[in-house]
Amino acid sequence: MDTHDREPTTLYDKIWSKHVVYDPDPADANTPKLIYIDRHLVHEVSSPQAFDGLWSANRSVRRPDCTLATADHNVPTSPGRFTSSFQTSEYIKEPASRAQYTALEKNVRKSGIPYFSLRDTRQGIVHVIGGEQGFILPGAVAVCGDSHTSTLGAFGALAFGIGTSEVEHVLATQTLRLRKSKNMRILIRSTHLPLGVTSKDLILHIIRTIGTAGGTGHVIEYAGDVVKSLSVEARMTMCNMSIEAGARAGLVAPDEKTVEYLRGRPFVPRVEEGWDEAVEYWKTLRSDEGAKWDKEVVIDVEEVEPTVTWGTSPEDNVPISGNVPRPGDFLNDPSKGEGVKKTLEYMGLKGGEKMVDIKIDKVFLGSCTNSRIEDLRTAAGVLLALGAEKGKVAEGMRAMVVPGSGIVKRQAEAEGLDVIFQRAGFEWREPGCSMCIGLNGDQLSSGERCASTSNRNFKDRQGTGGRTHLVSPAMAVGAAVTGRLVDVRNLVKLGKEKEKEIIKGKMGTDLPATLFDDPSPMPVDNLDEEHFSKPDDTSTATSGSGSNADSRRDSRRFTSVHGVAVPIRMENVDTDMLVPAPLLKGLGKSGFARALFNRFRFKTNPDTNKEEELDFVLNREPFRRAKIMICDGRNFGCGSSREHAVWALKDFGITCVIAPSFGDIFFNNSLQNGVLLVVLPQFTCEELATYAETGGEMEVDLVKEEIRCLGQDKVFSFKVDPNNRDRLLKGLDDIDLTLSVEEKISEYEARRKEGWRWLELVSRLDGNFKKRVIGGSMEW
Ligand SMILES: CC(C)[C@H](C(=O)O)[C@@H](O)C(=O)O
Ligand code: SF4
Repeated sequence: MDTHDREPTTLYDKIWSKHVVYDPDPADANTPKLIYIDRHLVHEVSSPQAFDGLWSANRSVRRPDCTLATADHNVPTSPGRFTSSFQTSEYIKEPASRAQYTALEKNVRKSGIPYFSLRDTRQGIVHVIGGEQGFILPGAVAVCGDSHTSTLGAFGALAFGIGTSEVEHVLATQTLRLRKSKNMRILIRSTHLPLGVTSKDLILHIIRTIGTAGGTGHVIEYAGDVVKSLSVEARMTMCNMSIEAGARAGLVAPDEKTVEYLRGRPFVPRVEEGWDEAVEYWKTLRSDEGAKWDKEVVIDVEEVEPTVTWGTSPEDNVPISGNVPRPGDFLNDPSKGEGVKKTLEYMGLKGGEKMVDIKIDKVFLGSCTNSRIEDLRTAAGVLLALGAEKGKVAEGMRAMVVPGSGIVKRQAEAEGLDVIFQRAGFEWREPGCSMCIGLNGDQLSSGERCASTSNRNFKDRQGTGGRTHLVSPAMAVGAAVTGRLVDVRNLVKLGKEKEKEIIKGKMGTDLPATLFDDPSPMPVDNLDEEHFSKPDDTSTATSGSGSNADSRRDSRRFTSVHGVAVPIRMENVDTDMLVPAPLLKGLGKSGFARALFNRFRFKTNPDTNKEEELDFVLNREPFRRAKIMICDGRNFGCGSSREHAVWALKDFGITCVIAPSFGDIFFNNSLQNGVLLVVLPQFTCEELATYAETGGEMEVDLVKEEIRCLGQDKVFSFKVDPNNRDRLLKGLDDIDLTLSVEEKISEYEARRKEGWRWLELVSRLDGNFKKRVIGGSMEW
């Protein structure tokens, strides 16, 4: 494949252009292109409906060898995975979680996709294992039905989250129909981070600076000497939270650190499989001098302190030396002030309070943001620096460490970190998403306050009424031992020294060669047959994914809608608000009407409580029968990739949403399901929302691209991208469209095999990785 580009281009441009399988309209950069997907990670929450769709259309998985599956969101983190009497039904007690887990096992077995079950040491959070296994390589395009796939951009890959319909598309075709995002660069000035400041603090600071919609529509490249100075794992933490900055993906150009990190990992090519060629190619992966950026932001690192959130959006953060803002600080933006007031009520905080005065009840050290070995070393180093007496979890505090994968856990245990944590009073758990999202029951109780190393502090995210403060691992330890938020900068320095001692003393600083050897046996061969013979009765599987082409087309078609419009007067309506996590556990696409805005519509626990919150607009007449939703705040549908948010809107009866801007993944998910999204300027949305409040009816006509408010002469025009308009009017199925050019995919695959043979060789799951030494030293 040609590596010489004519004019200066960005890293993203380069990766993109090398993956175009088919371009239906080369003259128009805006039309969707068919893009090859090199790597596909799959987990249990976002895949059941995709497999269901695949099977019901009699299709198979095109490239099981380029796909890797594991279960992470629903799995308990309690001990007991590796006992001889293990039974899935005993270990995963919660029926809906078990149903998703067993559905995944059934689907990987049927498709032949490599899979790490929870009895495999290699299991872990999908974004952690993607890097750890060397499954994601520089220059590759990688996807997963999960928003934090952006984590893997740290390897110089184009890695991004997709919805369930797109998961089905990738399973069936190994491609996606994509419109190119814009290029954004975040240049971080200076040479290194100030002492005690980590990449977690830096990314929180960036999100505060650019806002949670700052990267919308863009792929962010992080650049500058500071980024080069960061370890690959620290880069993963930054790229992870690109989605919290609204971006489609975040990436860092690969360098010698990337290559050293990858060397020897299980899925990485061996010398005879093209390692040297691969490295030669990776060296070309950088943005050219003079490349054009659609947006550029410069960050001065001297200003960054350990950073902590105070509110319910990742942008609600301040330096640890700062104070909780007061609603009155936003006099020039009264609606923001009102929002801050509500947030502070939820968070149980007073405006003006010092951050260091905030008391903490629980500490969660884990998640795809900060659960890798370096995170655990830093945290253990801080504990050691505090000494045996002070380095103890505060009285009444519950603190847990949930390693990102079984390999991280194993490595930490080999280094003695588990002993350090447990001696200090931390719980030492099995890997999984755990309290980041609380799907497995690891949750906060109402009113509990948590210092969490995760990435989302949304209302109710870690448990109904739970209060989350996002922090770095070092800050999490500070909170655990003092019982409040605390500035740990001085301790980090001492901790770093201790950390070096631990590692040297135990096993040397290199990646232990034996780490990946002799994992526990692959369970695909000895699965509990009970899963397959007796389908779990909690399964809500329906034929929603379509039993025939006509009904599929009808469910995707949109021409016009006429009816009541419900006004939603909020900014940053994230998909956790649209459908809370506990309601993601179904196996079908229907039955989500109650899930929509569930935590706003129903009191307390969404699983059990039926009592309506009568103040909430969707519970008032005539909005109970709304067909259109009008939001006058930016960034509707940001956050998680859960397509359930769109299924819930549809099930409720809403097929059109109007807002000033939308989250990228939500936008695509809506299109896939025949839900029209109309983008209009904020003042127009405000005008429409004010009209909607009167209960008046409205018509949204996609044919004429017009909105008419009944009884008013005024007509509002809008524009939908012609391609999307055509798809919606005709109810076109992307998979059918793609399969009609199947020969282009085969041609691309043949070229890829020829030019990038190192990308082909990923089928190495013989269950017993041997120590492999790759190449000699490399000239960069
Ligand atoms: C369940 C999954 C679709 C979701 C995501 O896309 O992010 C989850 O990982 C989350 O963090 O909310
Ligand atoms: S953000 Fe949390 S729930 Fe989502 S993948 Fe990461 S660890 Fe899992």
